[in-house]
Amino acid sequence: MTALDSELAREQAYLDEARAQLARMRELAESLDASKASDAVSGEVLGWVLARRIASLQDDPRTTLFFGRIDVEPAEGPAEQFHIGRRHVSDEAGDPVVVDWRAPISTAFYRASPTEPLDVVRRRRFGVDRGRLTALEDEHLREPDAADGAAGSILAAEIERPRTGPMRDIVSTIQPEQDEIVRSDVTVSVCVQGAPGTGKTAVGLHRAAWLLYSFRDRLDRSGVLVVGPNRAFLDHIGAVLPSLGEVRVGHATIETLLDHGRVRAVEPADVATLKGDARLAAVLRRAVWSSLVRPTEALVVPRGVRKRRVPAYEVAGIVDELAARGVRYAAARDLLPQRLAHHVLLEMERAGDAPDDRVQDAVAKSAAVKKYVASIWPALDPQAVLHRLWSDSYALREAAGDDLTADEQAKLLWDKPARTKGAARWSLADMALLDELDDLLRRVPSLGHVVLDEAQDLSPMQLRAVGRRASTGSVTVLGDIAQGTTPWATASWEEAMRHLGKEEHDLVVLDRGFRVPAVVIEYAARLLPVMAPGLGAPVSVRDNPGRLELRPVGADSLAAEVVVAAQRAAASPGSVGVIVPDRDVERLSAALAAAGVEHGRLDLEHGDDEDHQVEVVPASVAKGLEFDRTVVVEPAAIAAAEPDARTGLRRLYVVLTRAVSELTIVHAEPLPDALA
Ligand SMILES: Nc1ncnc2c1ncn2[C@@H]1O[C@H](COP(=O)(O)OP(=O)(O)OP(=O)(O)O)[C@@H](O)[C@H]1O
Repeated sequence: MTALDSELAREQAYLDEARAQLARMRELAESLDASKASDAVSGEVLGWVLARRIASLQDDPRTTLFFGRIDVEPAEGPAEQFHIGRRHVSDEAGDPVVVDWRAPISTAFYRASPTEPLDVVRRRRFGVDRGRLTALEDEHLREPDAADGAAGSILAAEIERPRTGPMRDIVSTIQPEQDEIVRSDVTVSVCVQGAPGTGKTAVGLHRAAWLLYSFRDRLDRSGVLVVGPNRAFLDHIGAVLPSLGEVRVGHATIETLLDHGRVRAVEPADVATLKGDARLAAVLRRAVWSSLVRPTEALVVPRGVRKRRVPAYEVAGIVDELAARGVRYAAARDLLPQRLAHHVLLEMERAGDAPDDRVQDAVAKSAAVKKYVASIWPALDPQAVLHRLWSDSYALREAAGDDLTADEQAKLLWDKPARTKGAARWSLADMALLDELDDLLRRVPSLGHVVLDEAQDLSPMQLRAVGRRASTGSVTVLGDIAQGTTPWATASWEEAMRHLGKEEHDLVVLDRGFRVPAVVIEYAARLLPVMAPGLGAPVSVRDNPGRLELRPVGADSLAAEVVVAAQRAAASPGSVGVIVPDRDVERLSAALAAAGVEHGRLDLEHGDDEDHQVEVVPASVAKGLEFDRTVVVEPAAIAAAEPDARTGLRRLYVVLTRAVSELTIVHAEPLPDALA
């Protein structure tokens, strides 16, 4: 037995002991009896807490309880060892056997470096296979030859481990620059610009888990939300937080978040871009507040045989005061009846009556006051306001002020106005405007934290909509300007963060590439100078350079060659993505089926599952996904499907950067010049 073997055996024994301690903790929790609580309600709450605790103490035999260890030798105090894992385990005495990766002590595991050892003398990482320790890798941080920032073989093995199904967590190998983002304080909004595969999504999800652990009470109440581009993407990432023990995080797409009606219209890019412009916020604000009608007649309230009056100028004063208070339109309207009733009361007192609060209530609820309020402060709903703006050129001109040119107004008006708001054919861009209106009427409640992925694709109005859901909380914004594929994609993070209402933020650039191997990233990076000048390619951290193969073929044999490439890619374990121009999905899927290549088909609504090794992926759905090996079909057609050349090349860049190990390009048309 080598020294390494015996060390591994010792660690395995420690793991067995940790498992026994976890079982003990679980048995203890199971033995507690919720029915002993003092009353039924506390019993129910206690029962619920216990059930959650027992569930959290389940041992998953497929993983280990720890993936790393640090040996710490502080200048003062005793030397100690800590095993780091996905959850905390303690012994009978309450001493830690395994510490949670999110606990403050674990920071050193992720951040210690030879230049800043943080009292760590040794960092150990474990290789794991089906719940057993199979390898260990030690870094001695005080030794002069310890390299800074090197990607060890366990990191490489972790990345290259064949994948099927959804994305995995990266707790065992979070890198120092990633850890700094993960552990940013709950009050700090962070914006991460990172090239493909630099771990943005992984970092955002781990940040959510860390925040929930570190600020549990606060965030349990206010909530944490992850926003991603589409359902397929959410399916891809959906297992990460549950695997970290966090099931309380909501996941949404922009469509599900801004669900103010059915999207039934697709509009030209220039109209959608204009509707997404931040100037629309001022237009909508004006449309809402200009609904107020200057009172010209007194409020008259019959009380018995008398009539009480509040003169118009006095009502105007009340209205002005409410409108100036910064309260939302509908919320201020709710206050108006009591304000008016109060003035009626004052008038009664002046006349010698002695009315009490009940009289004020009765007046506020009277038909006369209701009718009067409706005449000067009309009730609004978002759909009615937007329906009017898009149908009525006069209303739009009034609301537009100096913010929109006549041409722009003409562009926004419907050619054939819907007769009623119910019949309106709303577009996706309208949803963000309806959300803005909703918030102008009544404040949309804020969550504690929002993680926004692929943020570069959102319009200013969509960013505002996400931002208002974090108005009193913070955000983690993840994206890559070079992967912006919407006509309204953001060109600057400063600007995007301003639309989100987070001018104060930390901007971090991630540039070490984990997913994409060197030959593939270098090839894809040829597109950068053309479609995102100024942005650099990531530097691949992987020793394995990967494999890139170009297969020019005749147009007649394209489908057959795609089948061959897919079969070859599927010959070894791991996921395969056949990424094709959207128009070719049917045809190529049929060719694969005819050749007996079993596969799934992704679309915006359906993500990868564990049922299929091979997935056919429309180019428009590939963003954010990854596969061990990809076959990319007809790059020129993928680029040509977009409305302009720049967006086409950006789409292609996204598609070319989905591979973890191998990229095969099959094409009959010449490749775009930028790739040649
Ligand atoms: N520290 C790490 N250890 C192990 N794997 C990592 C690490 N960081 C990132 N990865 C892996 O690299 C891959 C890419 O990560 P991720 O999807 O988060 O990148 P991204 O920056 O969001 O990419 P894209 O912009 O292409 O969507 C994932 O498989 C992720 O698990």
